[in-house]
Amino acid sequence: MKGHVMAKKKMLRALAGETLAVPPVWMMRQAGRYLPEYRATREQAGDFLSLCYNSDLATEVTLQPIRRFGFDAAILFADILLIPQALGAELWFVTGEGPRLSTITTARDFEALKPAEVIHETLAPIYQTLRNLTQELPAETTLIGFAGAPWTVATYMIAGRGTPDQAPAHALMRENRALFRALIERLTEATILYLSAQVEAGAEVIKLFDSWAGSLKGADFDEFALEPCRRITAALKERHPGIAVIGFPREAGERYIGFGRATGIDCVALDNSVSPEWAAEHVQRDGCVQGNLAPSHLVTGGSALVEETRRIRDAFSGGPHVFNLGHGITPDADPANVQRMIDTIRE
Ligand SMILES: Cc1c2[nH]c(c1CCC(=O)O)Cc1[nH]c(c(CCC(=O)O)c1C)Cc1[nH]c(c(CCC(=O)O)c1C)Cc1[nH]c(c(C)c1CCC(=O)O)C2
Repeated sequence: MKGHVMAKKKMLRALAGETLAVPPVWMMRQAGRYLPEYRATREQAGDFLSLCYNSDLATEVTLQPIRRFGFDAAILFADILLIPQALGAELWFVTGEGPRLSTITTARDFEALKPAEVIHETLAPIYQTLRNLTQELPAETTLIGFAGAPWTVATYMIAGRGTPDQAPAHALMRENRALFRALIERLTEATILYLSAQVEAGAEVIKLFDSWAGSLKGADFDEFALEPCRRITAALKERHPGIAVIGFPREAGERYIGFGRATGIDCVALDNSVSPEWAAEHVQRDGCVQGNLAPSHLVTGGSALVEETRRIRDAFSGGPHVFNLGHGITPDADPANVQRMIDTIRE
């Protein structure tokens, strides 16, 4: 496009606050097991972590859903648990069950962690994946980098695995608040360094996944979900003026209200437990929102998929909106339903 003024990408326009006739669309976990081409590349890589650290194959799986569906944004293929690994925690994935980590429950466990500054040694291949993608993505596709928010990552580090109610993390927060705070602080520092390096490698938007924010209430939500998001956003914007940040305090419920203003993020991502009409009135009034189709519609399809897609598109049509799911697409989703969702958004 040399010699021409390139029109700003659709995703970046929405994040800058523009109301578009057709919203940009992408999906959480869009590179994943519901796609046969992902399963083939994953097989080639061996296991999931090997795929994350193989820049060529991670680039390939990031591109697969873009080729197939023409999404407006590509999200880096990696995982939120690479940060604990880069800090020295052991990490492995048990097939059919999910992640396992060495646990952090005592001051000794915490002191064995590495300082935030050394994470780049482990995470260099992730930055290479982003550099590859800047060369290979279509000109109109926005490149998203990401990290887990400190609270969500801490819940896995403390329990050593995913937990339905994050009880071990809540217990440590009550029983040894100083240790818990130190862990959140280390993760906040590491996340700033990690995301900053992602922007330098070519990420145009950053998303912070706080998947378990909904289990924090009252002052704990302020201290451990809102404040880390605010600090990370401020640090990124200071280092990289103009970088857009999407926050996802999943299942925050009424705490979605004002979250964008309080943290300085550019877009609040919504899960599907809130209605789009409610969110349009209470959250989108402050700026861009992303969401929030229930992933189950991509399994069941039919007229309900089309009706819900239209409902969400129409509810958010009065302001800036990025169409997405309320959570990651599941392995049993039908790719034909993804195409139907996109056709409905763009009809
Ligand atoms: C909690 C969490 C994790 N990872 C992530 C979160 C936060 C968002 C959420 O709540 O889903 C985020 C994540 N995980 C992955 C991405 C890549 C980008 C994307 O496509 O959105 C992102 C942004 C790839 C992945 N991360 C994982 C897969 C499946 C790996 C495989 O191929 O077997 C993918 C594509 C594995 C993973 N990684 C994690 C779990 C719990 C699991 C196992 C669950 C499962 O098997 O689906 C930790």
